[in-house]
Amino acid sequence: MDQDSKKQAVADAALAYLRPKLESDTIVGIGTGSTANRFIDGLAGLKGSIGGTVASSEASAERLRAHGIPVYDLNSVDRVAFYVDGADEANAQLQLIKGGGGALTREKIVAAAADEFLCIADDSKLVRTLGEFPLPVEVIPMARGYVARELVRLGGDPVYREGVVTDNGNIILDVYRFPLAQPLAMEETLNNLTGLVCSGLFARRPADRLFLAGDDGVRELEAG
Ligand SMILES: O=C[C@H](O)[C@H](O)[C@H](O)COP(=O)(O)O
Repeated sequence: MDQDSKKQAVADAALAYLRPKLESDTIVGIGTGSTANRFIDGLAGLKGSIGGTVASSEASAERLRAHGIPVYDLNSVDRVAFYVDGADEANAQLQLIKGGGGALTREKIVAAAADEFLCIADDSKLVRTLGEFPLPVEVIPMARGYVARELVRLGGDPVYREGVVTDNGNIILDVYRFPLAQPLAMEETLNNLTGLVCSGLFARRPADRLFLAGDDGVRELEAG
């Protein structure tokens, strides 16, 4: 299976998992990226069976609306039953690195608000230890130099993602060679860095279920 077919296969698997659980008032949180896009396209066939969606980026909101799928502001919904999104890396505990597409902050917010987080990815994303993929962090523009120096102090090698402004008006630093053997502790350390809005490390809120596509088909991994 090529990578595109794998993305399609996990999107289909997530839809098949959700279909019997959806009710007319169910709100589904929607991630960002090429795998999430496959899910959005498939969700179009179920748009009459759900209450609507909350999107983690302007790009996903636009794609959802183009399909005629209702998109709500997170503040206007009481409950997000599911959040479905891709990842850049996942470990066996279903802790993730996300943000390759720059949408990490809103993704983390919608994931935090959701009852159940379904991650969809191809098997190249499953790693023993997180950190081969450079960790994206969203930073307030005026804090760029300060935060970069702090990240170096923590053992990383931050690189400014040129020309990228997030949906929140901030910049992204991609941190190479970051020591992520203790993801929870590092996420907490990053959360305490002034000027750093959000890291792409999803350790405190890992996925609940990972649909992983390989050459032999899709398998499901559960947290814990
Ligand atoms: O900001 C982007 C997101 O975290 C994506 O979920 C992640 O980069 C994976 O994207 P893709 O499905 O395109 O590999």
